[in-house]
Amino acid sequence: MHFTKMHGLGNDYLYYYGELKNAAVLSQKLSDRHFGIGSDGIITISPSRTADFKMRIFNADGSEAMMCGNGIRCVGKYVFDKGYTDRKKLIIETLSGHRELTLRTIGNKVTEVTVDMGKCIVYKPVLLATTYGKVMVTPVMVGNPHAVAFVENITDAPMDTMGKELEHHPYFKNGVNAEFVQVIDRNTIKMRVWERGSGITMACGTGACASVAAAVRANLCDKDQEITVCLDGGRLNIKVLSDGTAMMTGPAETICECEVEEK
Ligand SMILES: N[C@H](CCC[C@H](N)C(=O)O)C(=O)O
Repeated sequence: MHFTKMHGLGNDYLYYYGELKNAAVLSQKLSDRHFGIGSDGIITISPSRTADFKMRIFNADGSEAMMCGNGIRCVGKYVFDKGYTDRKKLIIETLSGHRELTLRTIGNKVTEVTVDMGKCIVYKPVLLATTYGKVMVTPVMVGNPHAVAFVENITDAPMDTMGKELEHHPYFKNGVNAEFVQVIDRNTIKMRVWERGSGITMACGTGACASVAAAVRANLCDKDQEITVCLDGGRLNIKVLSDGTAMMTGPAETICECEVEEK
């Protein structure tokens, strides 16, 4: 079974062209960083009846998610670099709807992708009780669920305690991705994330959009402006428009090709 390991700012997935009937189990197995290849999950790419291609994403715990920001940029790179298309404007079908990609290349390889991530739905902030104390979060839907908490200093963000507990907090019946955000200025934030189904990752594209949308709603950042989101794995540029649409621009990289023995 052939996989291509790719990453967006260190948020790494195993990409497979075609449908995988046992994707959930395979994601659990192959994501293991010792007994598997090591990744934050699996992403499958296949033809679509309604778009150029279709993607599905499975977290490291085998759960299927609706959307993946870093992943969809790599999907654009995958289909262009491997010759499935020569177009630089693509529509990708996801479980949370169609997303439009604009690919940028150097030579015949994609290096950077801009994605119309659709509308971010920002809800009223809510004070949640956790084992580690109360925390005010702003729920944001970016096709998948996020809980954004603003902190004074990102280096003190309680990732392994509060972040881990928020993932399965009863307030979010389907679980949630938890982001901790330090606002640097009106055009710059720092963000760390505990992802639903994968734990702490180096970056989260949908989470970066959710974080900017929450900061704009709180009047901490400016809408219609490029906001730099500084993540463990690098920087994303996010612009949230007046209608709530988030535009995300960032890199996509291929690490290696992998052959997995079918047992
Ligand atoms: N863990 C997420 C899916 C991956 C999202 C993230 N890796 C991104 O880049 O958006 C969820 O369960 O909703």
